Amino acid sequence: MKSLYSVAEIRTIEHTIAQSLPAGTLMRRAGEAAASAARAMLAGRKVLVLAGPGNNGGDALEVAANLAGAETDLEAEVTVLYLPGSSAPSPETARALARARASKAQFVDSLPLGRDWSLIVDGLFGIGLARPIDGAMRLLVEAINALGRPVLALDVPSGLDADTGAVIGPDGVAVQATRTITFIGDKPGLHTFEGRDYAGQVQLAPLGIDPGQRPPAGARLNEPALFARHLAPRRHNSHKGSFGDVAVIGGARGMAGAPLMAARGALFTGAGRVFVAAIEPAGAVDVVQPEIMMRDAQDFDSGDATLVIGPGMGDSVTAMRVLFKALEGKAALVLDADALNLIADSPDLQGRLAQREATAIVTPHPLEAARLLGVTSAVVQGDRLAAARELASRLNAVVVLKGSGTVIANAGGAVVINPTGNAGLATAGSGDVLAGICGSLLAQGWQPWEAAIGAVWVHGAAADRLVAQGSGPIGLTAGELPVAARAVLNALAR
Ligand SMILES: NC(=O)C1=CN([C@@H]2O[C@H](COP(=O)(O)OP(=O)(O)OC[C@H]3O[C@@H](n4cnc5c(N)ncnc54)[C@H](O)[C@@H]3O)[C@@H](O)[C@H]2O)[C@@H](O)CC1
Ligand SMILES: Nc1ncnc2c1ncn2[C@@H]1O[C@H](COP(=O)(O)OP(=O)(O)O)[C@@H](O)[C@H]1O
Ligand SMILES: [K+]
Repeated sequence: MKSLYSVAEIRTIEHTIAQSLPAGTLMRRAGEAAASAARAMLAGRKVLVLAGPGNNGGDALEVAANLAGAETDLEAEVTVLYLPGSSAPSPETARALARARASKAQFVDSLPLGRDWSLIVDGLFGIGLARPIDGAMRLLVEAINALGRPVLALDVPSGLDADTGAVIGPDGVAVQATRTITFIGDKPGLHTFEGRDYAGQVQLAPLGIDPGQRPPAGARLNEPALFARHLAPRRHNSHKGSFGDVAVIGGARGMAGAPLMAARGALFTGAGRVFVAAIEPAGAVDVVQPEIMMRDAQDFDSGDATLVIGPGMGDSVTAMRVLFKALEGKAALVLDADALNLIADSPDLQGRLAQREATAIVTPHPLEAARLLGVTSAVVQGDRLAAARELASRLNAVVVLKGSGTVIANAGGAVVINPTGNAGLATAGSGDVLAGICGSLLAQGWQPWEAAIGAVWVHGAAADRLVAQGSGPIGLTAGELPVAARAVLNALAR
């Protein structure tokens, strides 16, 4: 299980473990693990080590000592820029400083100009960053980023909030890392919002603390093991009724494509029968995908179908009526797009959703989530985990808060961050496809929680597959996702 620990949880683990280990053990181990990560990245000799005032700086000084120590056969030329704070360093950091000073590392007072660094080690700040990086330190971070050299960040890229993935700001700066080696436990902020861009590749160094010594984490990274129980191979003796019906309700005037995208998402991930019930019927058949059955939302009887409501649905009276009826009914539900905007405007509908017996899946992007919570999208993005948790608890639903590092939360407080997907998904219609996949998995009998995390994983992996084939991220279209999602899901089921 890929646990993600908050800063508070890491501090608790550190506190407990430190009592059973000789002082400075964890920092020494962090320095050793990070030095091997640095060696693995090194394609030249010149290493710049940035060491800040706290224990993150201590880790960096350990790395400098390890890379430039007499015992090493690697001829790295290590330069250390150490920026102590106004208070004395911790005893561990003081020891690391003495080790680094005794090594062959050269200490400097400012960023040396004109050197072609093979690697920069970022040990300015870790989980102790308490306020935005400003003054000379800010200029240093900007100068480092402008160099565009490989950067190994220690624990967290300096400037990034390890809990939220936000650059601590307003208008803050953070070190742009190529790779982040993170200590003791992985952290949510490295995998969502701005975190994926700043952290680069994330590597975990548990520092000898085995999982048994760590309490359960508040969040985890999505992986197929979390929904594997639903990935059974299909029985020979099955028929289309075995895999459920999905009805997508949406498609106001000018928005006919949105429900079709969702319907294709459902069809290509295995739903038995797929309908589109259009608010404004645009045609009797989808000529590209004639398997999809076209209906008029006005008089559509959805029977036992799983409903995906909202893609391109608009806010007409018909839209409102259909949504109301669905919330009243017992069908499994996925609520997306305009359905969420209508619900955001109506405390009555919110109450009905929260009181439903069958848990619905809601798939807001940050602005839709902001409307539902009555805040701005900047507030949602500033703490995506908290926003998803709060929405899940208010709506009593499984919430899929979309965007880079999609966050999935349920009313029981479980939180998962999705690692698949890429910026190719930042294109119109990709959210509709996701809603359709959610509906498809629900219709095939998956539980709402697993349907949501499974759909998000498959949807992102489909985009990754397309990028690997050269069909993105630039110019990837939502219409390509269903076929790729089919390949991903079949590979998982095999
Ligand atoms: N948790 C643990 O058990 C371990 C922690 N280690 C390292 O220790 C780090 C945490 O150390 P600290 O708690 O000392 O925190 P940091 O080293 O992240 O930073 C705290 C220091 O920076 C100052 N500071 C905070 N924000 C600032 C700002 N914007 N401008 C200027 N100064 C600022 C604080 O006053 C303090 O001196 C971890 O990220 C990790 O790298 C490792 O040694 C391994 C073990
Ligand atoms: N930069 C990105 N990285 C990863 N996933 C992304 C990114 N941008 C968008 N996505 C994903 O693409 C989908 C977009 O959905 P949405 O915002 O509803 O758009 P639309 O309604 O136009 O389809 C979501 O699944 C979202 O998580
Ligand atoms: K750092």
